[in-house]
Amino acid sequence: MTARIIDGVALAEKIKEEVSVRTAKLIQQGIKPGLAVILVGADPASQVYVRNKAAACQKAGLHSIVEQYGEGLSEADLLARIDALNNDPAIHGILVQMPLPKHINAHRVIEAIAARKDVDGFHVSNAGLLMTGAPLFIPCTPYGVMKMLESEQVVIRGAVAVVVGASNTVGKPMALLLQAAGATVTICNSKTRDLGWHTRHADIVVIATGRPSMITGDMIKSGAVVIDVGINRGADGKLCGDADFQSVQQVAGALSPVPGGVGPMTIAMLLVNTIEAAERTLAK
Ligand SMILES: Nc1nc(=O)c2c([nH]1)NC[C@@H]1CN(c3ccc(C(=O)N[C@@H](CCC(=O)O)C(=O)O)cc3)C=[N+]21
Repeated sequence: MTARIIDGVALAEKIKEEVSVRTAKLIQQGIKPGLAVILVGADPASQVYVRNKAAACQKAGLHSIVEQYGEGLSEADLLARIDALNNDPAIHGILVQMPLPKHINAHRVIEAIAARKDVDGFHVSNAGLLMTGAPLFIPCTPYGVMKMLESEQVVIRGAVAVVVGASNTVGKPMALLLQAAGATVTICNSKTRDLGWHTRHADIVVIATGRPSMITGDMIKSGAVVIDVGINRGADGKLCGDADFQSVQQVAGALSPVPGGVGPMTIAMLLVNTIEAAERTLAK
């Protein structure tokens, strides 16, 4: 078998077109949806993502600002900026690019963002709302993965799903979303004993460990759907995921590539969350 390659770029384009339509409607009603992205430090990969986010906003007609600060920015100064953006009516979504420098407490920073503007869905109150089945913002990456599964018409109800990686940003919300959709979910991690035993039983495997070639074809059930959330930069400078593409492709029924899979979907869902935040201000 050769896996279908799930085209995240094409699906993201479709979603961003829908965002453009909703943006135009909002603008007619006097609201220009606005996203603020804060970047602290000069990590080159972060700069690329932030630039991609800003470009996607511009293209969809959203107002976007990028605030870039040096590595030495104090936590107090960052919290003061967040406070200002919380109170800025032109800004509906706030994203603080992770990771932050060591001297800044990321948890405190996330909690400082107003939950109604937390388009990443990282705030504890948004995590709690997702866990209890009444989400306000679904974290962009797992939200994008659900859209990819939907577009592939993957049956989630009754399926066995394995999520490899248990981060607050991807693995944990991913598991909750799959579970809410009716899957039986196992959360594994890079230390799981006999990881292949778990993944070989899965109809759906989502990998988010940050370790290249962590999952190989022999660990995948024939016909399973494999979603690769990893982004690793090889010594050759090329991006690769956490799955060994060559071997998984020969066994899986569908596989998301890196690049061109989950990454573009993450950005599309960020725009969806921002537009939803803006639409909510109208409803009141
Ligand atoms: N508060 C916060 N929210 C985030 O959503 C967040 C974050 N911090 N920190 C970093 C990660 C990573 N992330 C990506 C988004 C898009 C691509 C993406 O578009 N990737 C392209 C390739 C881009 C390239 O060429 O480097 C692709 O996979 O095809 C990748 C990674 C969002 N993150």
